[in-house]
Amino acid sequence: MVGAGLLITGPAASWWPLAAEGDVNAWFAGHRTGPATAVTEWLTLVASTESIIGITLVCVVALVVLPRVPRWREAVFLGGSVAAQSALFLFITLCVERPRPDVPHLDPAPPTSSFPSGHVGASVALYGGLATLAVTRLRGPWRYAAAAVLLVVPPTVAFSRLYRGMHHPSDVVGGLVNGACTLLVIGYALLAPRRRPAPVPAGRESGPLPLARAAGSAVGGVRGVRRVVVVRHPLACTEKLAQQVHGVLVRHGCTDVRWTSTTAERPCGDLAAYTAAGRVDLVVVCGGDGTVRACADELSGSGTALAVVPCGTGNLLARNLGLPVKPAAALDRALSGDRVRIDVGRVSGDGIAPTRFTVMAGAGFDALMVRDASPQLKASLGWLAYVASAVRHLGDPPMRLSIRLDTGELLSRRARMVVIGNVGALQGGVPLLPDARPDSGRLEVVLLDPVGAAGWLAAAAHLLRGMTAGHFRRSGGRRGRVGTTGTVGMTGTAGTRGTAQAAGPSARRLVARGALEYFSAARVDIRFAGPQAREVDGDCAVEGTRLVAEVEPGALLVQLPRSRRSAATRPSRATDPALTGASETEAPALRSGPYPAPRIHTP
Ligand SMILES: Nc1ncnc2c1ncn2[C@@H]1O[C@H](COP(=O)(O)OP(=O)(O)OP(=O)(O)O)[C@@H](O)[C@H]1O
Repeated sequence: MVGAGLLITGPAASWWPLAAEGDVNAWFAGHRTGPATAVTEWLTLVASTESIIGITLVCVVALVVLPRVPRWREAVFLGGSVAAQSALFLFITLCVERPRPDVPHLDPAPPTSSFPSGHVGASVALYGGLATLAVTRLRGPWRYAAAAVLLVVPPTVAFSRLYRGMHHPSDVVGGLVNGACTLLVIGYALLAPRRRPAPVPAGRESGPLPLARAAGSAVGGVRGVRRVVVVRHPLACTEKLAQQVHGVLVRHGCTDVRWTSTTAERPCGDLAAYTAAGRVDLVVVCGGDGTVRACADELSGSGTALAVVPCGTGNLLARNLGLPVKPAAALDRALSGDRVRIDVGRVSGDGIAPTRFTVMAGAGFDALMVRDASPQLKASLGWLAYVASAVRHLGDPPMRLSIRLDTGELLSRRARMVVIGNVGALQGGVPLLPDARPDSGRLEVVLLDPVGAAGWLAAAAHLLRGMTAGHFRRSGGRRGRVGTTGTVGMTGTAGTRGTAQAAGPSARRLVARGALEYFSAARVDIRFAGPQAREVDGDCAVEGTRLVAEVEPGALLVQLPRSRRSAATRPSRATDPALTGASETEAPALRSGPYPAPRIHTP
């Protein structure tokens, strides 16, 4: 670009068509009209420095902060493209000196060189970036219409800069090239699909699955499993996917397979009837977090394992457990892996009959966003439906609440959102609850109470830092590693429960200028001053004034891909007193149940 600028202002200045550029500017200046001048003033405004910075910030913050929405790659892509384009623009204008066109200017002329056009470059980076995200990250045919509207902006800005006498034609071309090249490079680096490594054959260490193997699974995989029940959410799991699931099951030797479909009233279909009849070895859940939650509620405390085929909108449990994103691949890997025990939360409240959750339960902003997301928009837009819903609640007043952690004192707080989590990562690995892990025997709690724009930005920056660092801070200063397929919040060894307990309920953390406050407890009892929207694993519950959640350590058997470090080769914390510091006589109540004893959870 610098070379092109030096050429345009040097030897090539007298060549056609550069030599005719002055005539083009003079033609525009000679054909100005009142309405056209007003329109071009608006067009210039949409690409002004203030507009570009403001719109970029709003989009980046929305992509990062909104619960269930976050897309850090997309946020970095958009913010990075705009920033990189600006840096390049400034560098080029330092190297190339070109006076503005010799016609009356309708805007104040900044002291930068006329080559290239900053307005045009910035509008390509921002509006072109948004169009890229619309086409590549949204669903439904309308995304092309949205992209087309966004892509109209840069050429119209280019026209307005010519009309207003601010740039030569080659300047606006330079701006277009500058913005487009920046988008291409950053888009390729961040958004282009990466080739995945070939699946590792069963029996080898492959995945980032760090939980200890459960009792009764001395041999990995599901050979020997007799009866499988597949619970299928028909709206989330297409016929084609159902066939793929069937194929994967057959490949893994599961021949006695029964299918049951969910309905709005029966979110796990006929699963209860199958389990009551006995002889169910494995339940395969094809759906989102809501369907998994309903099945987990049914299976918790039993010896029947659950395998997740993530095909909902959020699929947060699958993401947190490090399952592949592709549903059939997730099942394939899981069936080649191990059975592990994970915690579930038991939640209740006024109007919420006791039930279990595997991901998060919450109230306030998060619940309102879930409640008001239109099902039609979810079907066509995916996660963006939550953005539309969230925007409506950004200005809602905060809730007044009191919270009791275990048997601790009652704490009074103000918050826009409270989330109690068994796992902690949102989409894109955003660590909403950085200390949460599904085998900790604890629940983590976060209160969000940002004050003004600075508070929102501080919260966003905090979450972004945690995400880009790729590490989760442990309550005792330990760090967990983010797994290669997105496992978050779990370390390569089993159980940090002792660490969390040592910290105790009083171990609370205030970060991001007080916008985020974290707690940890085995039991959380929250009372709201007035009725609040509540949600459990992404399904909304009736408004109410109470939310009580208690952890059930190791209550759910889950079939997961094999861990990077084979569980068979490492000592189990639960069975090795040297690791647990616990004696067999201190075994948890779950051990007396009719299913295999939890191996990683000790009191
Ligand atoms: N056949 C059906 N028709 C309509 N609603 C259904 C049907 N089956 C289940 N549901 C409802 O769907 C919800 C569960 O959906 P699920 O959470 O699995 O998918 P999702 O909302 O797209 O995904 P996620 O929770 O991962 O964002 C429950 O509220 C359940 O009542």
